[in-house]
Amino acid sequence: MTQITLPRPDDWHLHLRDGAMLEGIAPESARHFARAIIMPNLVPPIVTGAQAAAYRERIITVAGDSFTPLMTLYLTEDTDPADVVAAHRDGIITAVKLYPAGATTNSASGVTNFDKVRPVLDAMAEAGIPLCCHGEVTDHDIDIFDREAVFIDRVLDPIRRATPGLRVVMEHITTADAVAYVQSQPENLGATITTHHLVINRNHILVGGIKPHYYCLPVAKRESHRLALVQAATSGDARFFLGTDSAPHTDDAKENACGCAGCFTATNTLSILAHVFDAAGALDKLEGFASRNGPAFYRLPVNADTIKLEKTDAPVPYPAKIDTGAGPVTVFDPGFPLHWAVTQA
Ligand SMILES: NC(=O)N[C@@H](CC(=O)O)C(=O)O
Ligand SMILES: [Zn+2]
Ligand SMILES: [Zn+2]
Repeated sequence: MTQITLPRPDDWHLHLRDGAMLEGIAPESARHFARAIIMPNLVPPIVTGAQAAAYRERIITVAGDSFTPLMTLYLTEDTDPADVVAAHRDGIITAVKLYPAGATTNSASGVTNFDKVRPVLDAMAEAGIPLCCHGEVTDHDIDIFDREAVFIDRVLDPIRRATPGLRVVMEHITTADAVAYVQSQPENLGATITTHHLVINRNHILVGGIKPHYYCLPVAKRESHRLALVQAATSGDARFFLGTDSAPHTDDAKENACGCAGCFTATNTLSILAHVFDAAGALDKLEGFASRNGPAFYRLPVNADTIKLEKTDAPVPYPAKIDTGAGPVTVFDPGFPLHWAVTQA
């Protein structure tokens, strides 16, 4: 196959930030994607329906009408169940995001005592509002490479047993353990997989010198886990769908003695995904992963317009950096030339 036409894809996990960064990077997503689940981990975080509505307006101003931001609320121990339900009923929010306190970038206001958010989770189950999870424990005695697997046993499975009607998305899964857990559960559990976790393993970060632009959370694991992710993404199982977790940080924040976590993949994600699916002999599964499975989980229509990718002899050019008013942001380098170009979007 040398060309493929898909319903316009959506990104079910995206960081757009705010201010000059938002202005600089929003077009990178709006060019190819119709909708995205917008992460609420601003500083300070988006915790109320009113804040989500205002943030949505700021995004639409920059990204234009053809891109629909699907907003989320950042779950804290003080979140008011009534505000969540009202924001969802009024069409302001699509989901709620759980960050274990301290797990990742801008997560200080996240949850420590999961019993305290039980009333919110119960109200969400009742109203059919999905919970998106950053699935890592933060206990100091748990090795960073084990934090996702331990989260499933200690946090996620107990939450889902306590509130069985809750619809949950395990975000940016990185392990064979997460793949197996999702496969073992009913349809009310889904998982997003990022572009970069389909491409890199932990050697890419650490061998031959530390590569700050490959550092993200959850951190990439060993190769067997990456292969499990590729298998899940290309399997056709509708519980797995694209959430790029494209997470821009300026180069000075990444190339730093204490570098920020996050890979910026919005610009070249579709070319990379086509490469990965082509290499796996599964180009026919890209449509499900990028365009159909996410809407099915979120109970939204598949986009009516289309996007076309074509295989090219010459490598597809893309900028090494996006210059934003906040500073330059390095675009994820998959480490191989890309030969799938988006030719109609
Ligand atoms: N993925 C990351 O490494 N970073 C994200 C936060 C997140 O999604 O955990 C960010 O906001 O920069
Ligand atoms: Zn996260
Ligand atoms: Zn993220």
